[in-house]
Amino acid sequence: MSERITSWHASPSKPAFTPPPGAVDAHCHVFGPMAQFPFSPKAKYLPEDAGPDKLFALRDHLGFSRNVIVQASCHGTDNAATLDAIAQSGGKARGVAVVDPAIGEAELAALHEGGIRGIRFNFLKRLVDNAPRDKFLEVSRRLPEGWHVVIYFEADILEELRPFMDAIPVPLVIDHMGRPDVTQGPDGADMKAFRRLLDSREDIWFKATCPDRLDPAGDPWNAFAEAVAPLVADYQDRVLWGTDWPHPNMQDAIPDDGHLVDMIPCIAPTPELQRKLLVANPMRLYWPEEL
Ligand SMILES: O=C(O)/C=C(\CC(=O)C(=O)O)C(=O)O
Repeated sequence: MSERITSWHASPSKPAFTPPPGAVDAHCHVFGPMAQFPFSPKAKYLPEDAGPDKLFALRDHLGFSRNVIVQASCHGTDNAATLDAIAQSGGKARGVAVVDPAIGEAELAALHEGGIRGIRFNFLKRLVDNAPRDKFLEVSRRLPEGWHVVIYFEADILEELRPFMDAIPVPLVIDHMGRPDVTQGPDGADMKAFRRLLDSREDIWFKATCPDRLDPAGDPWNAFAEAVAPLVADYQDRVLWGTDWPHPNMQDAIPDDGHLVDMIPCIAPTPELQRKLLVANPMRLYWPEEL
């Protein structure tokens, strides 16, 4: 792997939708800068630099106030780039780390001090070499107070992961709704299975994110809106939203971030739903001390 990839829009449009004051982009990443924060030798993609300066400029351009920065697989379990971005945000960012499950208490405490509030377990084979459930479970039992676990998986392994997820003793946040086939519609098999998961525990949250990854028809992502809007309405107190910038691995279908923001009223049509999705819910998970 030698060629570095650009997966984000060079000049995203200004959205027509204005997010409510205090809106949180609750799923985004930073890449590098590589000279300061080298990528993992196990990285499955090698991106161009997309550091905090670019991320915070996009936040302001889109009308958002805060970010939740999720450690991307290209940085492995070295969270230095994520922590640096959080430190540079002036309190406007918090994060989700990826850790070696053997991590010690002192290191977990240092991550908390650096603004981390959860850890991510990634089950996508194209992104990680292995995902040891027994070790993930063990570390999930000794997280700092108030933390949660973020899980990224595809719809075809949802059922198989159920016993693992059931055993996690802290709140769960499911990335991109577990990647349902949105072309099946709101009552399709994938959405039904995902609803069963949400109904099994009240502390399972999800991100209504990534129309660009989930809707093969592309922008304006109508199938995504049709399938996801009922889910947002029915589980409105545990849904989050994020840009997914800089859109890892999306170099062949780079979304316009302004258009992604303009999807928000399509999945959350009322001001009350928008306030929950963009402010109230992410604040409860990431800045609870401010409530
Ligand atoms: O950014 C995302 O949420 C999705 C990713 C990348 C990713 O998760 C990672 O690199 O850690 C994907 O589907 O390639």
